[in-house]
Amino acid sequence: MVSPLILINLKTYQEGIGGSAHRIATAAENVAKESGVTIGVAPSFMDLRPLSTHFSIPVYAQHIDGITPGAHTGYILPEAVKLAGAHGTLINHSERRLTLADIEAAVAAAKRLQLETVVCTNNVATSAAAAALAPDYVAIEPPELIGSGVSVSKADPEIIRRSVEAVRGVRDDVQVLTGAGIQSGDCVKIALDLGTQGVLLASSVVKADDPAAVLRELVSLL
Ligand SMILES: O=C[C@H](O)COP(=O)(O)O
Repeated sequence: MVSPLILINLKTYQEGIGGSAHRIATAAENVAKESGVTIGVAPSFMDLRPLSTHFSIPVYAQHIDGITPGAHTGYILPEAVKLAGAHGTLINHSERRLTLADIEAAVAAAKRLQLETVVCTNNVATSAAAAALAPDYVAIEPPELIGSGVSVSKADPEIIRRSVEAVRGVRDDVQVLTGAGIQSGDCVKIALDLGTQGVLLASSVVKADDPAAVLRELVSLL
């Protein structure tokens, strides 16, 4: 059985580079050590290298483009993310949507570099489609609940259950995460009881005065 994953997406909540990412990563590393739960962070690209150097928790990119080195201006090169020390990457987050062809290319590039892949999806059908690309994780997040403070685990457990079923129907080696409004140990426990392997979250930890306290609550029922 794979250990549950709590993946914190720092999005662009931080003002300036370094400070708040370092604060959240410190909290994540401390709570991961205390609890034995795997806690990862997905900072801005500029923070990948400092975090991967200073912390032992897994660090994820928020996006990659399915390109190879060459003439691509303004793209995120998977090789650069790997060199910056990333353990894995989000792909197709709701706030960074891609076409199916782009998702396939990004997953292929990540696999080539042995970057763990977390493909985000917005409904049951896209979860099944994403699973067919054989990422490590599919992360189902109803867009209307993202950043809402209303937990997907409580407001829409059915989408989690049906996504797990849809992914399992395509491949049994793809793990499922869920996210949107996750804020308590209860939310995490419900998500795991519905067959997921963990949660993808942002605001409850990133906007907290005491991120370590929120993380301790999140892992409290595991
Ligand atoms: O990547 C994280 C998700 O979009 C969830 O964000 P949230 O926890 O602020 O709802």
